[in-house]
Amino acid sequence: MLLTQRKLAAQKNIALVAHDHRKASLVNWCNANKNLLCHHHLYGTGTTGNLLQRETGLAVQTLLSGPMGGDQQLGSMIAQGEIDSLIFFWDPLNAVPHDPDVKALLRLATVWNIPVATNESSADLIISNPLFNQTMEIAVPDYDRYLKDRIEQ
Ligand SMILES: O=C(CO)COP(=O)(O)O
Repeated sequence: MLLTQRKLAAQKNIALVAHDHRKASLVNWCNANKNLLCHHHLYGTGTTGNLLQRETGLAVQTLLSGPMGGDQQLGSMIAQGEIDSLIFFWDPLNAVPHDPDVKALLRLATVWNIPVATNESSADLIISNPLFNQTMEIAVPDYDRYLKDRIEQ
């Protein structure tokens, strides 16, 4: 796959998601990092986003609840370059009914090469990196080229 560069603005679009048993951890992490997170645009799946607003006071644009399509909405936003980083405290110890959607979200985050954290320590590394508050470039699939190659076969 040929790659191109995508510029992430200093003020980033950050998706915040947690499964039920991990929600308290994400709330704690967001409270601990409120002073940094408040400079960015925050998005969350329905329950997570509403909880975060209530428990941290941060402004979070909420999507549908995960099992009702929220993971898919975020995946779509990632594919369209509308999300710059995904903080997703998923639950490795309990099954969820929408596991295919969870996989799809993580897959698209990987395809489009956005920084992803799935636990506190990786989220700490992301948020403590100076690039979190600066413009940065990431390599992403060159979609125009991909499509051109496919239709010219
Ligand atoms: O299920 C989720 C992620 O897979 C999160 O959804 P909620 O934030 O609505 O709980």
